Amino acid sequence: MMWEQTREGAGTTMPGGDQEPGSYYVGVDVGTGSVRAALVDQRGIILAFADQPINRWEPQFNHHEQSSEDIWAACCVVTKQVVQGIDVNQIRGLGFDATCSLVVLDKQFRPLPVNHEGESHRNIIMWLDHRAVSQVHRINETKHRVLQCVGGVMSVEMQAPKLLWLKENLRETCWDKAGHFFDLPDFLSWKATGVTARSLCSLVCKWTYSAEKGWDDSFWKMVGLEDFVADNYSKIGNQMLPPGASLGNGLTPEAAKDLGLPAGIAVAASLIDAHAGGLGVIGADVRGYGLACEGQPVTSRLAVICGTSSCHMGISKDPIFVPGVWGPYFSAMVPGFWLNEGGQSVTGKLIDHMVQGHAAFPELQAKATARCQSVYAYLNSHLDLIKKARPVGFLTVDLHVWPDFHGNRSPLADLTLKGMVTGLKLSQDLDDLAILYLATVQAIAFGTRLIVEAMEAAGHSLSTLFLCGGLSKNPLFVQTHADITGMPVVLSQEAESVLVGAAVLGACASGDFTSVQEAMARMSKVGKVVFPRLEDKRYYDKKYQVFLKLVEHQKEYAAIMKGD
Ligand SMILES: Nc1ncnc2c1ncn2[C@@H]1O[C@H](COP(=O)(O)OP(=O)(O)O)[C@@H](O)[C@H]1O
Ligand SMILES: O=C(CO)[C@H](O)[C@H](O)COP(=O)(O)O
Repeated sequence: MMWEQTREGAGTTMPGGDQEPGSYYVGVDVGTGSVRAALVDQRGIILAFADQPINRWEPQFNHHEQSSEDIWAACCVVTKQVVQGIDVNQIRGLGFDATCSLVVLDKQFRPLPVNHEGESHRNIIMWLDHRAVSQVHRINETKHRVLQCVGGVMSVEMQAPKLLWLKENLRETCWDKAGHFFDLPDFLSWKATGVTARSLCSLVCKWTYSAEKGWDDSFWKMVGLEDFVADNYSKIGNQMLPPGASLGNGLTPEAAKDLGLPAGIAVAASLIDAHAGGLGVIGADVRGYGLACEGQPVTSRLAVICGTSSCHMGISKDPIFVPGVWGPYFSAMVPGFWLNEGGQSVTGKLIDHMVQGHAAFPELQAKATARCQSVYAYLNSHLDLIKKARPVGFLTVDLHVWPDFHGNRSPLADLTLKGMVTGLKLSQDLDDLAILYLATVQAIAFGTRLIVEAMEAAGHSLSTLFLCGGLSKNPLFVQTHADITGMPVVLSQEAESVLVGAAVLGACASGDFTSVQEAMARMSKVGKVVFPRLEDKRYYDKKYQVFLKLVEHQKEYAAIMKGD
């Protein structure tokens, strides 16, 4: 855990200080790899931060599982850490966000196994799990109207195919015994309050619920999940609340003891992690930074949340249908606005995969450790050493990567796509590793450019990227996104701005702010702006042409192999 220094002119109480008491909020963010918590004040300043890794199991290729009990235990550890040393009565609200993973509990709220091994502690099918390929094909073949709101094609990462997989594969050990299917963010708010109401965010974005029309019975009947209709959706949610709404009577005494917080404090209806990141960044006051979006509506801002995956969150006043991009979802992130969510299923995970799988990785690790640096900081400085007189990006003139090692989420919405690398040589030294890493970072940024172009072609008008998540701490990743999209990138004052988004929820639930918009505007702040290097545009435009050719060729190869 780290405590931040008191900032000049802050004027409110710092933990353990003896100034005038302030109001604090606790945000808890459950990512793919770890659980984080922060103690946040009314200006959105993070006063304390803690994190803890979480267990993951991959019992078979494309099966990814977690444990809801493990995750709750980790939430308790990090929350207790961030509130140490303050008067907990100053904490006014608690907000959770989490990955959109599927939690399964029985009728007595005990974990049920989502695996053939019958391991009941592994009761979460993670968002990146691709076990339900056959189920999602059948769902997409129905061409049901609800698919219009997920870009025309449902993703294997959404909940309906996973539920169908459980029904078809684990009927006795899981499906028949199940009493509650939760999205992970809703599981956490239930655990904290005992309230089973779901957040509109999770149900609208991952479960086909419509904020305006409710559940569509015909969809569930058509795909073979009519069971939910018959029991009035009690297992998947028949009471919904907007994100940030206060749940029940707040924190239960039992959860309060677990978390080290006072019973009864306000707990907010949750958000999916990417959406919390969006709230944490897009409402910032941008005056004085020379940004085009200063004079434009908030709809010109695209929040990009870059962790294990990347999510591209764009809002609009009217619904916009973007082929291959999820949404439009009403009020699923910012109340009153429609949301489109583009995404790349693996980004941080892809960079880790490329770097860790290279023959020179042990050498890299040893050298980075000797310098007390992360491997990424070491690679970035190594690239600077070998670039000579040219810009770093030009090192990949003959090395190109297509990044869909886990299928394409947006805008091609094709889970069968695979990764590609062209330009390999026999050498396997640190220079090669660094250049492959660079080409991977560039490929991810080209993927963002493709998503931005699809959103703009459908009616969005975007001028500025707002990046957050673990990858936004990598200066090479940030500059490359600016250079390749041609847009400035805004980074928040708080590097952990997803947690500021979670705290915005807690602040709303406490009643200290009248709306999510007001809390966002007060609590999200610009830290740094990175402008594109326009002189490199021609080079990146050429590489983008190659990027587009890669996928075209991949489809041609697949067609050749399918032919007689
Ligand atoms: N300081 C850093 N520099 C470079 N990359 C980083 C840094 N911190 C985290 N990352 C990358 O970000 C990814 C994880 O981001 P994070 O937001 O923590 O993920 P998640 O929310 O999915 O758990 C990892 O792939 C990691 O390599
Ligand atoms: O689908 C998503 C959001 O809608 C995210 O990709 C998923 O929740 C995982 O997030 P992260 O990569 O930050 O762990």
